[in-house]
Formats: sequence, C-alpha cells, structure tokens
Amino acid sequence: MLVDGFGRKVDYLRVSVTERCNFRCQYCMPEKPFSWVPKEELLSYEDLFEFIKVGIDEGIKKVRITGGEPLLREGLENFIQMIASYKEDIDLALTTNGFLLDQAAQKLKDAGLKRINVSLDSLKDEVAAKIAQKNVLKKVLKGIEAADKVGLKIKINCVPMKGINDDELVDILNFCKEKGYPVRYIEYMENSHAKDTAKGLTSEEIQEIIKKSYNFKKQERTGPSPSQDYKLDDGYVFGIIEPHKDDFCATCNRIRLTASGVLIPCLYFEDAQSIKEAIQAKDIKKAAAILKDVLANKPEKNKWSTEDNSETSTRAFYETGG
Ligand SMILES: Nc1nc2c(ncn2[C@@H]2O[C@H](COP(=O)(O)OP(=O)(O)OP(=O)(O)O)[C@@H](O)[C@H]2O)c(=O)[nH]1
Ligand SMILES: C[S@@+](CC[C@H](N)C(=O)[O-])C[C@H]1O[C@@H](n2cnc3c(N)ncnc32)[C@H](O)[C@@H]1O
Ligand code: SF4
Ligand code: SF4
Repeated sequence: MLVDGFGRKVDYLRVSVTERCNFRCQYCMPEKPFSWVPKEELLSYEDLFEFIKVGIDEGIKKVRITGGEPLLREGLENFIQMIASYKEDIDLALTTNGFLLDQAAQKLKDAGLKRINVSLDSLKDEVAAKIAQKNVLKKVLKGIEAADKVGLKIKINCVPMKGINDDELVDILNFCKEKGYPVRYIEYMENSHAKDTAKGLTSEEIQEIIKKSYNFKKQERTGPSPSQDYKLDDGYVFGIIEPHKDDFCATCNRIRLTASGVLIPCLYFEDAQSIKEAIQAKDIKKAAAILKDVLANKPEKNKWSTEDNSETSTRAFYETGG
C-alpha cells in the first residue's frame, strides 16, 4: 500500500502520454507553447508501462491516461492493452477532448479500455469554437456517440467559465441526463498558462444556476473520484470538482506521471522527481524508492482560493494531464 506523509492512501496514478494538443482551450493552453518537449525526450510506452507496473505492484488500483490530447499519440491502444492485460481488475480510464474519438473508440474498447471521460464545455458550435479556438463541437459529439456505441462507460467534464458558457450549464446537464452520462463541472483552476481574462465559476455559483431548474441533494463522498456528487430528485447524479474547497485535498489519492517521466506529487505544486533514468536503467528498486520519496513529499493541499490570496499554479495542465 502507498501512503503519503499525511497518511493518505494513494492508489490513483494519472499518466500523461503527451503534452501536445489539437485544441487551445482558453483555460489550459490558449497559445501553442513556445516549444514542445522534443519527441526523443518522451518516455516510450514500454518505459511508461515499466513504471506503471511498479506503481501497480506497490498498490495503485486506478490508472488514468491523459494529456495534452492522448489520442494524438500513435499506438495508444497498444499501451492500453499492455496495462489492461497486466492486471485484469485495474480501473483503467482515459480522459480526452473527444475530437479523434470517432475513429479510435472501437480500437480503445478492443484494447481493454472500460471507461472514458470526455470534455464538453458547450453545446453551441460558436461557443465551443471560442473556448477551444477551433471548430470542434460536431466531431466531439460524434466521438461521444461512437464511444457510447462500442460500450465505453462515459462521463462528461465541463469547465464553467464566466460570460462564456455559464448560460449553458442546465442545457449540458439535460443533454447528459438524457444520454445517461454523469456530468462533472470542474471549478476553473487558476494557472499562469491560461488566458489572462479566464474566470471560472465556484461550486456555489454552479449550484445556484442548477437550483433554478432542479432540486438536488449533496451525496456522501465515497470512492476514489475527486468529484463531489449531487443527486436530482429523479435519481440522476451530477458532480462538481471543487479544488477551491478547504477540504478537497484531504481525500487526495492521486499522483501524476508526465510523458517525459516526471513524477508529480500534486497538480498544484512545483516539486517533482524524474523516474526516467531509473526506468531506462531497469532499476526497479530505485524507481520504487523515488515513488515513495515523491509520496513522502506530497503537500497537504493546494493554495487555490476564491479570495484575493489565491496562489496561481505555474504548472501547465496540458503537461500534468489535469
Ligand atoms: N486540483 C485537483 N484537480 C483534480 C484532481 N484530480 C482531478 N482533478 C480535476 O478534475 C478533472 C477531471 O478529472 P478526470 O480526468 O475526468 O478524472 P477523474 O475525475 O479522476 O475521473 P473519475 O475516475 O471518472 O472520477 C481533472 O482534469 C482536473 O482538472 C486533483 O487531484 N486535484
Ligand atoms: C488537461 S485535459 C487533458 C485531457 C484532454 N485533452 C481533455 O481536455 O479532456 C484534462 C482535463 O483538465 C481540465 N482542465 C484543463 N485546464 C483546466 C483548468 N485550468 N481548470 C480546471 N480544469 C482544467 C479539462 O477540462 C479536462 O477535463
Ligand atoms: S483542456 Fe485538454 S483539450 Fe483543452 S487545451 Fe488542455 S489538453 Fe487540450
Ligand atoms: S491539489 Fe494536489 S493535494 Fe489537492 S487534490 Fe489535487 S493533487 Fe491532491
């Protein structure tokens, strides 16, 4: 079992397979970065898998593949198959913007993927295009449909932004409710890579908007998801990811591995260590020791706040995988 310095059990590894992306979401990557990490500096799938095995052997139960946009990296289905066949009962999932999902869904399912979280910030062509800075909506909706058809379990992620998509939160909920997909609204997390004008909604503001159309009750927090669930009277459950809440980090069970082999104890903090050398030297003991050291240094909580004393993260979400 993996335990951090605050006694939190860590059993969830998020693996970013690329920092590159085909969208330029205002809250994440509004401009193309000045330079990408060169391809040769990335860990191969085999090397990433070597580390994932170390993690699983030490107690990781849930692996999420993310990015950048993970579907941009060639051969992803082979990587998924490696993980799926290493441990049958692993909770293996993928987070994607959905743009390339239409052609990838069947391959992903066949490789052993069970569930997928797709970002959907708007149901209006022009708003989706404004957020992603690309005409994306039709392809994303097609991708979601294809994933559904092949039997992948779907969740939808939506980042509510002031003056941009905050008038659509109920429409998005209705769309997801009709399709049977849980939607999770994510509070915008301030970071120095986002567009200067980006401003998110707090969980309370999101709830106020939904309250105008639906009654709902806060649910008990259970399981490994970062989402706080709310249940409508008809039983539909939506979630809000509330990183500005004081107690959000108390149940943190997550660590992150970037595509270039940096193991990050917290989405918010700078401190991190590379496992690249150890993995490439096939020094499993050293890789396991670095994992434990990173966990021992996992911070108690982030310093995002809705007050003036909020600290902005310099970590790019497209690098850490969100
Ligand atoms: N601050 C913070 N935000 C997180 C953390 N984990 C997830 N999030 C946010 O929630 C978003 C959605 O996460 P997903 O990639 O869908 O994964 P998930 O919510 O763990 O997925 P489920 O396993 O389906 O619940 C992330 O991209 C982040 O923006 C975390 O540890 N800290
Ligand atoms: C970094 S993306 C990577 C996976 C994929 N490209 C996607 O967009 O789903 C993972 C998640 O992070 C969320 N995200 C990115 N930047 C964020 C921010 N500043 N605040 C909150 N969520 C953010 C996205 O909405 C997405 O759901
Ligand atoms: S949120 Fe995802 S889709 Fe949007 S720019 Fe970031 S990595 Fe790309
Ligand atoms: S901000 Fe850091 S400590 Fe808090 S939940 Fe996210 S990863 Fe965990």
